Amino acid sequence: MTLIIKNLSYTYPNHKKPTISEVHVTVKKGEFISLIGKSGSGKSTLLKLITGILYQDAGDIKLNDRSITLGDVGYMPQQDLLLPWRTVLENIMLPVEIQKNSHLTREEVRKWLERAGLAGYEQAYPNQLSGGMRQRVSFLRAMITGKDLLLLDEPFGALDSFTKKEMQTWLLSIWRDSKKTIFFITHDLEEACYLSDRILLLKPDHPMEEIVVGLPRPRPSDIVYTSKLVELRHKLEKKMTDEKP
Ligand SMILES: Nc1ncnc2c1ncn2[C@@H]1O[C@H](COP(=O)(O)OP(=O)(O)OP(=O)(O)O)[C@@H](O)[C@H]1O
Repeated sequence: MTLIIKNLSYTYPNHKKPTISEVHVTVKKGEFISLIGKSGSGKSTLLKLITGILYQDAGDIKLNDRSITLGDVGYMPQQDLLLPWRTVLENIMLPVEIQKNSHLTREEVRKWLERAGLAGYEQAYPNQLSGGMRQRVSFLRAMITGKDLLLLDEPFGALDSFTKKEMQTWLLSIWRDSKKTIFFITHDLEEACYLSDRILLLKPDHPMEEIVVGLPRPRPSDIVYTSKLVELRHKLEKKMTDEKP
C-alpha cells in the first residue's frame, strides 16, 4: 500500500481562501501518521478528501497508483455515528452487509469484539455503552472493512485521560498486529508523539510541515515522560503558536 498525495488543494464553495493548499505527502504501508493543527486548520477536510467524500479542486490522491475513490479506505468520523436502533454486533456488521462481497463471518467479528474488550456486549445497544466502548465499536466497524488504510478523525478526543491511555495502548497493539496504515487526527500533542512515526502539521496560509518522531518501538506508555518526547512536544507547541522552534 502506498498513498501519494500531490499538490492537493480544496476550497469550500462558500469560502474565498482554500482550506487545503498544495499539500504533498507520501505514506508507506504500515506507517502511523498523525495530523495536527489548530481548530479550523483543515484536518478533517484533508481526511474527507482522502476518503473521497470531498473531491479536490487541484492535485491528486493516489492509492497504489490509482486515483482514490469512495470506499477505498476505512474511515472513522469524529462522531461515532453508531445507529442507535442496531446492536453492537449489527453496527459492526454494517459495512460487511453493504459490501456484500466481504467474507467476514459473525464468528470472526465476535473474536474482534473480544479483542476490544467488548465480549458479552454483542447484543447491547449504543446507549448502554461508555464513551470508550462506543469508540472501540466505531473503530472496529472501520477496521472490519478490511481496508489497508484507516483514517481516524480524533477518535479519543472526548475521553478522560485514563481511558484515553488505555485506548492508545490498545490501538498500538492492534496496529502492530494488523500492519494497517493509520492516519490519525488529534489535538493532543503528547498523543501524536506517543503514537506516530511522523506528524503532519497543518497551518492556515503556511505549507504543511512534516516532523519525524524518531522514538524507538515498541513504546512503553511512560515514554511520554522521557526528555526526548517532552522536547518534541515542546517543539510542536512552538511550531503551532508561531514561536521560533
Ligand atoms: N461543509 C463545510 N462547508 C463549508 N465550510 C466548511 C465545511 N466543513 C468545514 N468547513 C470550514 O473549513 C475549515 C476547516 O475545517 P475542518 O473541519 O477541516 O478543520 P479541523 O482542523 O478539522 O477543525 P477541528 O480541529 O475543529 O475539527 C473551517 O474554516 C470550517 O469552517
